[in-house]
Amino acid sequence: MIELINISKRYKNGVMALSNINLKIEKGEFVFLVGPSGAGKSTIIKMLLKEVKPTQGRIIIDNEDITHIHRRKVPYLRRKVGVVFQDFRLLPNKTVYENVAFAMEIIEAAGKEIRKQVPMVLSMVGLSNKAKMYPNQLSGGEQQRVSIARAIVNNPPILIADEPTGNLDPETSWEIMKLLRMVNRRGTTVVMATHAKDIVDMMQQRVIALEKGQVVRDDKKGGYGYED
Ligand SMILES: Nc1ncnc2c1ncn2[C@@H]1O[C@H](COP(=O)(O)OP(=O)(O)OP(=O)(O)O)[C@@H](O)[C@H]1O
Repeated sequence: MIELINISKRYKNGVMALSNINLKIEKGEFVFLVGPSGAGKSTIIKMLLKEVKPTQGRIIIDNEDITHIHRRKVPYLRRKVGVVFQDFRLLPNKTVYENVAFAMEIIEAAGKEIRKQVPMVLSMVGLSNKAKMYPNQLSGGEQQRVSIARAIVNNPPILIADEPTGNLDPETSWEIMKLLRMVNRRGTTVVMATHAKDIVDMMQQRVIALEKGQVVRDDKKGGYGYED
C-alpha cells in the first residue's frame, strides 16, 4: 500500500533529514511512527502528502509511483490519502457539515453523493447532532473527530495522522484512538506519528522507530521504547 524505496532527504540548508529509508506498509496495517524530535517523522509524512520532495528514492502509494507526479495531480492524491493533524486545521467560518462537505467538493463529487456521505461519516464519528456548529463551538476532541470525518469522507485507502492526540487530554485521546482503530478495522491503512508513549504501548501495533533519519526499529507488535 505504501512503499518507500531508498528514500533520502537533504533540506536546502544541508540538513540530512532522512537517509536511505526502506519501508513497506501493507494494506490494512496500523503503524506508529515514533522517535525523538527531529528524527524525520514529519518529513516522511510530508513526503507521503507530496509537500516535500525526496532528494533520492521512490515513493509508491497504492501501486502508483508518486515520486514525480505533477503538482496538478496532487488533489487526486488526496483521494488516496486522508490526513489528520495535531491542530485540527478546520475552516473556522464553515460549519461542521460544511467542513466535511468541502473535502468532497474539492474532488468535485456530485451533490447527491455529498448529501449522502457527509451525514454518514458524521454519524460514524458521533457528531450528527453538531452538524450545524462552528469549530469554535466544539471541544478539542470534537474538533478532531470532525477532522477525522473530513479525512475519511472520500474513502481513502490510507489515513495519515500526525500527532492526532497532541492537543488532547488522555481521556479524549483514547476516544480518538478508538475512532482511528475503527477506521482501520474497516480496511483503511493508518500511519500515525506520535510521542504518546501510553497509547503506543497499549495499542500493540506495528512500531517503526526513526532516529537521525534512519529506521532503527521495526516491531510487529511493539511498544514506544523511549522514556518521554
Ligand atoms: N523545511 C526544513 N528545512 C530545513 N530543515 C528541516 C526542515 N524541516 C525539517 N528539518 C530538519 O530535518 C530534521 C527532521 O525533522 P522532522 O520535522 O522530520 O522531525 P520529526 O521527527 O517530525 O520531529 P518532531 O517529533 O519534533 O516533530 C530535523 O533536523 C529538522 O530540523
